[in-house]
Amino acid sequence: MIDKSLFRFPGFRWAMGMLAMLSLVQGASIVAQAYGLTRALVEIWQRHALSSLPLPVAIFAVAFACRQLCEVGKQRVATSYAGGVVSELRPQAQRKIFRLGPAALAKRGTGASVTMLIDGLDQTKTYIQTVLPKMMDMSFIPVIVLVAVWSQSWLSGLVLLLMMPLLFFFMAILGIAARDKSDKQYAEFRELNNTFVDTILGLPTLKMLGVDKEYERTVASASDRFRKRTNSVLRVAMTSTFALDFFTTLAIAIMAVALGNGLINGTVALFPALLSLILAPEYFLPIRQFGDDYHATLNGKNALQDINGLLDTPESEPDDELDWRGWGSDSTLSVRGLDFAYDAEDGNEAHSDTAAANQSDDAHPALRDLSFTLHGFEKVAIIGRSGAGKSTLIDLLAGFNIPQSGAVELDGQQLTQFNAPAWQRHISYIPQTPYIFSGSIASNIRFYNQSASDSDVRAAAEQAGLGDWLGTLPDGLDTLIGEGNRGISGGQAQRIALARVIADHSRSILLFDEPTAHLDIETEYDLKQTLLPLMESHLVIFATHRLHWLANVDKVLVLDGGRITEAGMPGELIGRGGPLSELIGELGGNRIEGYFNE
Ligand SMILES: Nc1ncnc2c1ncn2[C@@H]1O[C@H](COP(=O)(O)OP(=O)(O)OP(=O)(O)O)[C@@H](O)[C@H]1O
Repeated sequence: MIDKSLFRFPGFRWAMGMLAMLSLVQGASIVAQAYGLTRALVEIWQRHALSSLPLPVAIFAVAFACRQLCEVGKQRVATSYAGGVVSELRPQAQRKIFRLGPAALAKRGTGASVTMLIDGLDQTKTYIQTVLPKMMDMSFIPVIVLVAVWSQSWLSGLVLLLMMPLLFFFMAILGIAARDKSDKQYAEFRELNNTFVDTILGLPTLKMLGVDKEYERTVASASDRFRKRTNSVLRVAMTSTFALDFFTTLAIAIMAVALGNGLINGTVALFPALLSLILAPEYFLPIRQFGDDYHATLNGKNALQDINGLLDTPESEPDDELDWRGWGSDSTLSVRGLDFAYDAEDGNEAHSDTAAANQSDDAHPALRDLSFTLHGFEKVAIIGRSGAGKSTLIDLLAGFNIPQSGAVELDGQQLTQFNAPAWQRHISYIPQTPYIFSGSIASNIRFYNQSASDSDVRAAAEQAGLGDWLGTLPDGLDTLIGEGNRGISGGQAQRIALARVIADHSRSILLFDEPTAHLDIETEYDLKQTLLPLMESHLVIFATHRLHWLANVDKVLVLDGGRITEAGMPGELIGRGGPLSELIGELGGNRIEGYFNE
């Protein structure tokens, strides 16, 4: 019932200790409260003097107050512990998502990941703060009440004792059914979130293609499936509440009949009979409350397991040992026999420690036996058909994809992968759609170099060709862009990404993944004029379909099916009839000679 992962959080023992103590005090208060009430009722029934009432009434009042204070105390302890757990989990989950990188995020789904980090953590908090006090109540209060009832009427005690296993039996049966339904409901919830977020992100395209209504129906049908799942969980929840209420009422009724008979026959006195009857509902109350809340908290338990699943996703430790000052004109990177496969099982990169497992049928080899050497400020194009492995290679060089095998040597030092912070600190990455966050243009340009001065930012913006556009904006560099702010064009986004690289003077490795794929020819040409001088003092690795870039690079790696089929200087390879020439023919690059003559 309690997720075992909670044991490892600091403060768990303290919280459980406090909750146990408060439950014990509350159990004693419940008995004292019932005692005061019963004593007062019996005094009135037996028409004793009024002076006999103040003591039992005072006992009742003090016990009642103590019971309520214990309740408040338990809530505070549980809420503070739950808050502590969630505030520890939140940054851990965020950091993990960052470390796992784009492949893991793509597999999990953006919608589900966002929901997990916001709603999932809130549900986890509700689960912890509800389930812990209820567990403690269930462990202690029925025992205290049972002892009190047994001491007054063994027969009543026996009825209560016998009824408990029956209740647990029904709870377990319905709990298993609820668990199964709740798991399915949670899976549906994740699917709904992903469908919804994907549809929202793709809305401009969907509208343009006139298929937005169709997707509206897809979202509607996903939410309808979720509604049905929720209803089926609620049905089980109601059935279990009904079963618990039915059996507890039955037990109390049996007790009442037995005690009533005893009273009529004179075999039972009024005080023990009344005390047992008043205490009987208190005996069942903790288990009924646990049953009521159990279904409501299942989502929280699922969310916690989801978060734990994310945190337990294997990742290779970053190579903190690498002592490397950065890329220079004499630097060399040598890669030998590198293999990488996407793992279908969890969608994350297959990791070196599970290398053998990755050769299973589930693994999708995306890069095979890659060997190449990069030197100084070379410009290297990675060319290949769609799906050849270009982006996978760029992600691997950025340290997101971890190779299963192969050797990497960087300036004489051995590496097994590229997620070494010393390497990553020197990389700038420009994808097809650069990441523009919500904030001013200036803060977006300071992405790599937070301490860039205003004049540096302005100069970088000018150099990246943003000057004319900024001149038309009333707030210039302070204009807010990104989510919820002013929209910008694909070309402007690429220029901001370039300005980031210009404003930073410490990163000398540029990774480009089709940076101009979405741009029209004129914008691409403009951007190219800005890019070319920037490329001079950098090692540039450039994945592209656009063949005109071949005229500006020193080396080309031709990828096909994850293998390098040809490598060398473009001028030497073109026209040789090899894989590059074949590809140029396929991509309609007959004018390639023209580019070289430009
Ligand atoms: N997250 C993933 N999980 C499983 N397989 C993947 C994943 N990402 C890519 N692949 C597969 O790996 C192979 C290489 O994909 P990659 O995106 O690197 O190709 P690409 O050359 O960049 O293609 P494009 O030019 O279309 O962008 C493809 O077969 C693709 O289906």
